[in-house]
Order: sequence, then C-alpha cells, then structure tokens
Amino acid sequence: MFLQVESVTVRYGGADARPAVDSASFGLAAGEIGVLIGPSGCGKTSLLRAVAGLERASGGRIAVEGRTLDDATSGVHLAPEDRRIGMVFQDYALFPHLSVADNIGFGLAHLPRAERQARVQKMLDLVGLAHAAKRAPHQLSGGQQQRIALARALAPEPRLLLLDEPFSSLDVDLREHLAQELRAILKASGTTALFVTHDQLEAFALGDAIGVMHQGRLEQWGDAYTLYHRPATRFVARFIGHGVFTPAEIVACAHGPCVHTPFGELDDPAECPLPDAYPDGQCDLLLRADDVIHDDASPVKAQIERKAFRGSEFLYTLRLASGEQVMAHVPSHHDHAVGEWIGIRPAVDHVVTFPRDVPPAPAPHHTAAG
Ligand SMILES: Nc1ncnc2c1ncn2[C@@H]1O[C@H](COP(=O)(O)OP(=O)(O)OP(=O)(O)O)[C@@H](O)[C@H]1O
Repeated sequence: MFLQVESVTVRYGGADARPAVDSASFGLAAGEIGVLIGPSGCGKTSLLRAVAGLERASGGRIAVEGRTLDDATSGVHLAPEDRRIGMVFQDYALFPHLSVADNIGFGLAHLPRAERQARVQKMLDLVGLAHAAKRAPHQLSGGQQQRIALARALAPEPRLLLLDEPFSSLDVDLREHLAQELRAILKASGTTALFVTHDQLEAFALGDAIGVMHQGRLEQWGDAYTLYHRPATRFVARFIGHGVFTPAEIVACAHGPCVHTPFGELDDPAECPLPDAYPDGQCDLLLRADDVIHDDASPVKAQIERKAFRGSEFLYTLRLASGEQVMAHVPSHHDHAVGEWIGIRPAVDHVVTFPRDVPPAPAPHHTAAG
C-alpha cells in the first residue's frame, strides 16, 4: 500500500476524553483516490490532519511508501514540511496580488527559472486555465480559483495530496461537476489523494475507495457499490443512499433461505444469511428505494405519503396498511397522487440484515383478538 493508516487514534483532551479519531485503519494504493465521509464532528478532518502531520497520532502508525511518518509506539513524528504532502483547504487563499501563474509557481522557487515556467505551464494545461495565466485571482470565478489552488498544490509534485472540503463554498451543481473534473486531473497526474467531504455525490463522483466515519470510528472502507449494497453497519446503511429497515424473518425453504417481510416473500435471494444467523431468524432487513418495485398486479398495496420528483423518476415514500414505511424509486411517467394506494413488490438483489433493533410488536395471531 502507498499510504498506510494503522489503528490511528487522535485525542484532543486528556486520556479519558472520547477520541476524535478512534483506531482508524485503511490503505490507499499508488494513484488511488480515497474519500472520508461522515456527518459533522465525526473526525474526518482530524484524521486528515494526522496524515498531514498537523496533529500527532496518540495511537497507531502512518506510513507513506513504507516510510513511517508517525508511530505512537516508537514516538516517531515527522514534521508536516518533511512529508512531501500537498494540501488544499476550503479557504484556498490564493495570493491576491500575484497573477494566476505566479500563484501556481509560488512553491517552486527552488527550481531553475525555465523548469519552473515549464511546470507552471503544465499545471495550467492540466486544470484547463492556460488562457488565464496572467489574470489576477479576483478576475476568476470561484470554481476557476479552486482549480488554481489545486494546480498550486500539485505543482511541487507532492507524493500525496490531501483535500479538506475544497468545494464546500461553491454551489451544489458546480460541486459535483468539479468533483468529476478533479478526479480526471488527479488521474491524469497520477496523484494519490485523500479527500474529506460530507457530500455523498461528491464522494461517489471522486472516490475509488470511500471511508464512512461515525463518532471517530471508521465504520467501513470500500468502493461506492459495496457501501451501498453491502453496508457493514446500520449507520453506513442509513448514511449512504435512501432506505428503511423493516422487520423480517429468515426461514429455511426447500431450495435455501427465504425471507418473510411485511410486503411479501423474498424467494431465492442472493447472499442471504442462514436462518440461524439470528434468534428465530428474526432480523431487520434493509430496503433501498430501488428494492421496491411499483406493480399494480401485486396483492401488496401501499399508500403514497410523499413524493419527490427527480427527473427520470419519483422517490415515493409509502406506507403499508400494517404501518411499515418503505421508499420506492418509480419511473416518472407513473405519476400517482399523494394519498393514492399503489401495488408494490420487493425485488431485493442483496439481502442486507442486522440484528433486530427493538423487540417487535406481537404478531396478530399471538394476540387474544387473533
Ligand atoms: N483543535 C481541537 N481541539 C479540541 N477538540 C477538537 C479540535 N478539533 C476538533 N475537535 C473535536 O474533535 C471531533 C472531530 O472533529 P473534526 O473536525 O475532525 O470532525 P469533522 O468530521 O471534520 O467535522 P466537520 O465536517 O464539521 O468539519 C469533534 O468533536 C471536534 O469538536
């Protein structure tokens, strides 16, 4: 691995305080882009700062290309300026009195003039702003200024680039676009990078690997597909994508496990746990909006509580007569009114289950009235 982060802990208070980063481990191969995502205060920035050397890890080890940068056990702590790591922050602070080209060349004073100019030109071409070389930063848009900040960070050819919410001051449409553009620029320059965001679309657009953090812990590290379809924890399941949990029972059928849910049976599901994975097979099933199909021929009906137009589809929030809530992506030519009952059926590719959270209400046949 190019970057190795092994059981890294960062504490700001005393030994008793809850750590800002709690034993986080992950790795990045050379040229890979990693993204740390999670809600405010989960420890993303603290972990990034530890990699940069701006915070000292109180536990664990950080290494780049096999060389230890931090090791809490042996007391190694390399100063930030000795790590050859580039950084781009939200407030990218270009020098207002320098031209775009001079901003990019700022960290290259040690190079001979011709080499410096060639490097600046290469960076301008890389970020697509060669025509703006002589302009002042204030003559550029926010997105263009951010690209210059990126070019300035890449110019000294850092072996690792760290980016902390660099697009958060820009508007949403521009952000996703810039995330895709940034990915292309990093891939073209072969730069290994670690990016911090709380925005899923940005994370999906950028990351080869994404780490979801919650209360200082890195709950899962994987590609976007795995996080979405095989979330390791309830928190990851809730944080990534739309979905709900519904009580389910896994039972043994002739051909393998079957799953009973309030809105029908999942037959022959792939990657399904065996019934004895949970007490009496009772568990909570993750239902993504794309696991629920609108089908008026289905005997299971649900009432539309809310709907959100998303262009090619609606995101419907539905409630079954039994009280269960589910969500469904439905092609937008199926335009039903709020309050209407529609037919639904489950189509779950990946069965994702967790131990039952709260004891279920007694089933109808157990009640006296039943
Ligand atoms: N310099 C500091 N001194 C003390 N506590 C700090 C310091 N910096 C961060 N913290 C605390 O550490 C925890 C993690 O903060 P951190 O900034 O790493 O989270 P984050 O996920 O980057 O949040 P955000 O998305 O809001 O930037 C928080 O509880 C925060 O209050």
